[in-house]
Amino acid sequence: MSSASSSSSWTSFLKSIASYNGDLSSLTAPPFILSPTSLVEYSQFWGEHPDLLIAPNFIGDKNSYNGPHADEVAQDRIIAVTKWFISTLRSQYCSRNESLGSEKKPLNPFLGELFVGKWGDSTKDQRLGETILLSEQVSHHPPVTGYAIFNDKNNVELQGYNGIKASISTTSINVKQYGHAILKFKDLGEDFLVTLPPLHIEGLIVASPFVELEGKSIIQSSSGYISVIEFSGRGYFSGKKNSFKARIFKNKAASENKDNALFTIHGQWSGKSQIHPGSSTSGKNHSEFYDANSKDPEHLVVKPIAKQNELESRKAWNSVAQAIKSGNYDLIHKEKSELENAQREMRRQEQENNIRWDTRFFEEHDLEDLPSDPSEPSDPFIGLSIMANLSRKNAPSGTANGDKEDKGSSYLHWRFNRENWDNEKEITI
Ligand SMILES: CCC(=O)OC[C@H](C)CC[C@H]1O[C@H]2C[C@H]3[C@@H]4CC=C5C[C@@H](O)CC[C@]5(C)[C@H]4CC[C@]3(C)[C@H]2[C@@H]1C
Repeated sequence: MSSASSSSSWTSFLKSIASYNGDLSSLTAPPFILSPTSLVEYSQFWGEHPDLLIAPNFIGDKNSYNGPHADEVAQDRIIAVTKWFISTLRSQYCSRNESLGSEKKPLNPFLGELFVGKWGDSTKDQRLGETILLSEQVSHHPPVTGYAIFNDKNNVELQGYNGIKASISTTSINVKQYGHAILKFKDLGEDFLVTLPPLHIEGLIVASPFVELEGKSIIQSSSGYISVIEFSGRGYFSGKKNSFKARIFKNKAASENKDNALFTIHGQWSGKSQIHPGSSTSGKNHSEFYDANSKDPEHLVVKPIAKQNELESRKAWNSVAQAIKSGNYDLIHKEKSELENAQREMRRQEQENNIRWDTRFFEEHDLEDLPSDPSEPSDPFIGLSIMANLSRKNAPSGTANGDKEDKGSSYLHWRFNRENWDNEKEITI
């Protein structure tokens, strides 16, 4: 396809987004902007540095908070979790630009679509063991992906879900993320709530879109410590793209005043960052925090398509992905329509027989009510959102209690049911 015709189809695409109706999948993006990868695969970006995901587990032990170094251990752990979180962002938000030349539009997962794999025993660090990913499209309208990443050797589990709501201004697509992640270190008895930042897509006018993060993410530990990460693009803190400033506080109340920061971390989440003690980012007393380009992400090991179940993403989308890679526009349309019509027919039959698709590894929990008996085990999200003064409604991720976005009636959140995986008979890693 010559650049002229692709730019003309891009121009007509830009005109089409002017009449945007709120559902990204309704936009017929020109084929050259289509990705051969389904959105259900994006959960893997949480786990491409398994060493950093598991690292907090090696800081102190389950009795550390009864000992003399409690504060130091709590700080070291939330700094390590902040480093893991920052390390996920390059894969989450830049990997298409790096491999495909620009951000692309992912394939829109069908209900029940699965993506599973593992990060193997790493030779570098025997303590790590194997980490497994289960990702499932738990809703098609609106698109919601549930995911669980767990390492049984170290009793570490990350689970969460992600949905988006997009709006379009004249030159950019603005995206609010819904959902959150809960990171559990079961041997330490410490949990972390991670909220997801809003983002917008820049570069649309020049047909070279890329993601820029904005707003903030919050990491709230059950120890009380909190990490508040503020994002900005060019023209803010340092005028560089992909900038962030993270501040570590003893608790939510202390975080109301930036001068209370115990540590301040700043730089680019897609590049280098530094850590300073206290609240200032000037002065000599700093050290390197993380360099996103210092080591390659560890890619998930996914079994060959021939061994995959028909619900698994790369098998289900294979003919569409091949058509996209070949740039054969008619074939893309034919193959996509075939898959989407088959899905529509399945939904119609379910409707006719009044049956509802059963999600496989995830289920919706209503988290409106506090547990009647405080001693009974409850979802960590309840305690952690209270600590961080965050809404428990299904509002944009990280919405504060009483915020203008803190409305709506649903307190439903997707949760991983580990038993369903333990009893799984067909899907293998
Ligand atoms: C449909 C309009 C269109 O094709 O515009 C062309 C452009 C490619 C922009 C729209 C698409 O941009 C993609 C970027 C995607 C997000 C990237 C990373 C993440 C993090 C992950 O953990 C959860 C999913 C999320 C938020 C992706 C959501 C979908 C995004 C915004 C794609 C847009 C359709």
